[in-house]
Amino acid sequence: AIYENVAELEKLNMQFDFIVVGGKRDRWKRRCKLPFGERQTFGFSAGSRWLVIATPNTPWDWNYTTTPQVGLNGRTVAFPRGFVLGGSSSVNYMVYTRGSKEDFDRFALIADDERWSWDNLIPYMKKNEQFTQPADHHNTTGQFNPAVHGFNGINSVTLSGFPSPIDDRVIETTQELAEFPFNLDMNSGDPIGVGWGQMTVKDGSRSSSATSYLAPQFVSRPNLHVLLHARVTRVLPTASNDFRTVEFVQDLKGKRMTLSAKKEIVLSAGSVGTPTILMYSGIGNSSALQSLGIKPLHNLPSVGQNLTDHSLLPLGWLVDSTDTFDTEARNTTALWSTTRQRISDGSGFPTTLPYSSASRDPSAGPNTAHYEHLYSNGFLGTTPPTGNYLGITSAVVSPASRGSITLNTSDPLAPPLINPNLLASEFDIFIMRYAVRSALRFAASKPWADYVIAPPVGVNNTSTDDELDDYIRQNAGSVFHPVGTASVSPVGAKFGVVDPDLSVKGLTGLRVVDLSVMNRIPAAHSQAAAYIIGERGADMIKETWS
Ligand SMILES: Cc1cc2nc3c(=O)[nH]c(=O)nc-3n(C[C@H](O)[C@H](O)[C@H](O)COP(=O)(O)OP(=O)(O)OC[C@H]3O[C@@H](n4cnc5c(N)ncnc54)[C@H](O)[C@@H]3O)c2cc1C
Repeated sequence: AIYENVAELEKLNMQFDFIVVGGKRDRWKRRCKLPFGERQTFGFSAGSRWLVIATPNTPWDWNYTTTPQVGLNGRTVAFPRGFVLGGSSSVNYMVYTRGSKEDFDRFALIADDERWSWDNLIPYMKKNEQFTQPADHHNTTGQFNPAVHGFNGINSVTLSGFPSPIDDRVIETTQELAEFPFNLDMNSGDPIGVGWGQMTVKDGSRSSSATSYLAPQFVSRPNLHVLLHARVTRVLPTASNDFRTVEFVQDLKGKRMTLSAKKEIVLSAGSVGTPTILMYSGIGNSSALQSLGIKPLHNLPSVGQNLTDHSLLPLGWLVDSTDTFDTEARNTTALWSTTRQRISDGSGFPTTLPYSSASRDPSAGPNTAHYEHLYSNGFLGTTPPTGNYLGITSAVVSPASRGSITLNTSDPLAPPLINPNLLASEFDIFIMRYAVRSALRFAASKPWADYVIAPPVGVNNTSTDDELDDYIRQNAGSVFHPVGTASVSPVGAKFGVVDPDLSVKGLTGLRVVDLSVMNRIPAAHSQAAAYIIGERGADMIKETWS
């Protein structure tokens, strides 16, 4: 059931086995709701009860802003996070991309745990996914590869059900330029190329963790209790090095309350929320916490470090058409298809360029993209007052830059300092520059000759590196894919925040199950990875308590 006020819960006089912080997914909630026999199969006691704590659901955004970004000429940029049941999956752009096989194999390598390899995660991808017909029920043959998808999962993924006037030209470009090979399915583990976009949509509506994992049939289960409007301030020790209590408020000026779990607290508050809660709880870099007046309880210097995000630059080419979304509500995100590209195939970059050594390449391997293009039938940035546009938005998807989430006060209701350090590394600006030039080549190719009228203002074929860099640093922002602030590392490692089973290092009763655990960012939009971690983490919890 869903509760607005903790008093309603207190009346039930219940004890909870698990408390999940962050209104999100998850499979494990389903399991404990299965009929008694099956529940026994999964090893939960008949009395298992679950509580999901969610933030207030209006307004829908935490309204964060980054710190001044060195790589963006000192600008600060918006850093939205979903302030709603379903978290950012309820507010995101719905693009569904998993990343490369190499992305997850590297994750497993760094974690020193094969459970995180691509091959071992495929069952969880399929468990999450319910590939459905697009809204217009068009023939999808040749637009995706059914063999790599799940059809019986819970979260709907589909192809666009709304044909776009630029579709044919994009596909034609894949036949025209070797730089943009056609890729039947970018979710096969081998994402390089241009193909049809997939998105988390069902029958034309958003499919999020709230509409899927927290759908009425699951929320109505008798042992799942969802408390809304509950902001967790800290996790508290129940005994030395054992954290099974959450402290929270329902009113920013109200009293702090606590709830304890018999088995575990699961932090699913995301790459900003999770490290913030840990640090306010005294779990982090002890000397930094002490200097803020926070009593250090457990020294884990990696908490909040290694923040990694994708940077993004929308560009618009003026076109000879009125049939674009610019003329409608200008915030539509009619993403059509995407391309992921490497600078060169196989062996790294041209040797005349800096960062030519493969060992300095931050991408996960030769089949992992450095950058992405999003083609849209309209400009994805702030639309100019007049004109219709072909949008090509570039993103650096294997960045070298690293930032951090830190605190500057001991008040757990204060926002953290968010520094994704976008485009701080020379490597990342080099990739963004390359991606922009690649977009110029794309739009200058034959299929666009009778369509594109002019290149983006400020960016063209004769732009020098310095001019492009200036333009990029002045106009780029974030794709809102933060990961890595509570990273997985091997058992016994001196770095990292959680062990490969996602339990917080050196503590009992506390696990992290969200994107903050990804030690490297996948070269993809991040929600698929969040679902994969949710599904895999759920089984790890089950394994612990069977
Ligand atoms: C505007 C936007 C567009 C995006 N577009 C795409 C896209 O097209 N495709 C894609 O794949 N990805 C996209 N993403 C990213 C994707 O949605 C996220 O990577 C994913 O949802 C992260 O999941 P998470 O569970 O780690 O964190 P989140 O989804 O952020 O969930 C964290 C939850 O915890 C709650 N929480 C945080 N702190 C507390 C606290 N102290 N107490 C209680 N609750 C708390 C939050 O309110 C939220 O409900 C987008 C993100 C944004 C913001």
